Amino acid sequence: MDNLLKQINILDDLRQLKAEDLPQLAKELREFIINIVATKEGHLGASLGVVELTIALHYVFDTPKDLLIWDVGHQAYGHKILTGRKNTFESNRQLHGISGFPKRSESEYDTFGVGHSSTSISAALGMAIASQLKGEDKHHIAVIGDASIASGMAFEGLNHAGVTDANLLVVLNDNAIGIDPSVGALKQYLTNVKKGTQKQDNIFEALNFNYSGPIDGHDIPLLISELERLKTVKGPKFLHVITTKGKGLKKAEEDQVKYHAPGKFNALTGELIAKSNLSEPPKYQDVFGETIVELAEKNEKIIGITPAMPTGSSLKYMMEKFPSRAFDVGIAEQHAVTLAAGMATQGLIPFCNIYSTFLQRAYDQVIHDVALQNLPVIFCLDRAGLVGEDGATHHGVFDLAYLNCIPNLVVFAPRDAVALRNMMYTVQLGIDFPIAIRYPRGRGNLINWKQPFKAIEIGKGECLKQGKDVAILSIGTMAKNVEDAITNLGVSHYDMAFVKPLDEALLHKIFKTYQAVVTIEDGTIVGGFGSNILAFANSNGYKQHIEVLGIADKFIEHGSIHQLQQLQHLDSVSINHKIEHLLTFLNNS
Ligand SMILES: Cc1ncc(C[n+]2csc(CCOP(=O)(O)OP(=O)(O)O)c2C)c(N)n1
Ligand SMILES: CC(=O)[C@@H](O)[C@H](O)COP(=O)(O)O
Ligand SMILES: [Mg+2]
Repeated sequence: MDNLLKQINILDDLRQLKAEDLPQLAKELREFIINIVATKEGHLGASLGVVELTIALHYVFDTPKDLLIWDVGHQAYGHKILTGRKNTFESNRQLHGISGFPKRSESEYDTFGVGHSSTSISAALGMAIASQLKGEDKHHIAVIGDASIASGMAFEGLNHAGVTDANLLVVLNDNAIGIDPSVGALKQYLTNVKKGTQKQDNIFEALNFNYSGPIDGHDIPLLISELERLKTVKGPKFLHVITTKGKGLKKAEEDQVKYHAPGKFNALTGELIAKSNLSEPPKYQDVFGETIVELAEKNEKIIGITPAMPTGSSLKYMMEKFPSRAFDVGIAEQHAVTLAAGMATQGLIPFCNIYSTFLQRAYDQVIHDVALQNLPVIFCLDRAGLVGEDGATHHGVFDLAYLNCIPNLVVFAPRDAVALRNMMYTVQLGIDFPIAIRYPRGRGNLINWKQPFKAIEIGKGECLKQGKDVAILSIGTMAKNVEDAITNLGVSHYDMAFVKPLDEALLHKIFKTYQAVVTIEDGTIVGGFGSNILAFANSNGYKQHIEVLGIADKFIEHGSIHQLQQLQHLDSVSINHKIEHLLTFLNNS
């Protein structure tokens, strides 16, 4: 048989194929994804699991006229390849390459930009209502995973859709796992449905959806006939499909957590290509994960909470050691925050670990449930700053700005792994305010795990290097870039550590000493640390030259963290040039 995938450049080519050829196409598409992700990296298991579903959906529905909306979008590689991006797929997630998620500006087939989960039902319903109002005859299909449908937002969408007559099909891609195994009562319910042992009425029928399934999501003829049938059914419909995450690559099926996004691997065997980790510093997530266990051993009030990221946050170490005190609550950031608030009212010490970007989901809970009541919740915000290849949807660059304006909240960014450990130690000694501790993706510095903890004074900055003329004030791990940038420049460097409260005593000293001040943060310039320093200088009448370095007021695309830092002039070479120019300017003025 000819190579079928080779013949597909536009979707019409797919629709010309005979239905009996589609399993062969599925095989080729799977191999294509495996071969490229093996070397270029990215999300793997989810896309492998929906190869047949992807083909069937595009075969049956008239996309892009009919609107197909992927939830999260990490499973949409097959969709991208079939809809005109086969030849650019090599550039997936790389600087100036295509995005790892559906993106409206990239293709008319990408009907809705995604990356954060559980938005597909609301977005599809919005489109379906718009079609009705415009008198258009279209189908609207949301494809959502079993972990994503358990999120509050997905339920809000179902709740609304069930009282409309919108032409909406929700396809539940049930593989019983998110990044980590799915959790909660809904997971138990779906398992019972699959085993035929559920006693209760069908939840989705109870919400007025026309429910069908569960069906085998790898059986293309079955998928096609069911989708064809559902095309003729009016109103909200629900199709429950069962798939295997990682389907078609044995290793990925066997270790679905690891192969969610495995890094480089051997495309034939699936074997991971081990990175040499000889004396590599630990990842920040592991510094958090190991430290919380260490502290929890001595302090039984400590609780760990993660919304669906036990592996990514490394809270899994605590979940293994203290299962009754560490909770994976599923994709439920809002619930995670308010759960922590409730625990704090009862004297527990909740460490609520959320990726910086996903805390955006729970902004009101941070303000209304935590800060307003001044509850001592400890937010550990992982993946703060630029995260790299996940791109604009995932960069944790807004947190300093969005937390900055919340009363009572202390905002701290450790400059290294030791500072992260020491702050975690400090806060569990007892605080009477909420605190956000934000740290980046990736590795920091080598640490001596036996070094005794040292309490950190809240609101105190520190001079790291004494020089003259210019004071550089950094926040968090930008300290390292500054350190590398200024080795020969003779300027001063301060780790201000706290965005809030500012170390005003230290700032007065600095403004009385130096001709110019430069602030550096890996967060948005608008509303962040630098703007706090500008406001401080203004309200105290300091007239020094101040430069604010940080993330520009635009969405930052995908690329390696280093490439993106270069583009934002936050890498050590750019900082070095900046300070050299500033010194020249000061000397000439
Ligand atoms: C709001 C939000 N929280 C967390 C994540 C991180 N995340 C990405 S994929 C995923 C699991 C999704 O599981 P599921 O919906 O079952 O899809 P599958 O990977 O199984 O295809 C999670 C937790 C996210 N993208 N958005
Ligand atoms: C799609 C998604 O949201 C996650 O898979 C995310 O890519 C995880 O990021 P980390 O790789 O930083 O854990
Ligand atoms: Mg799943």
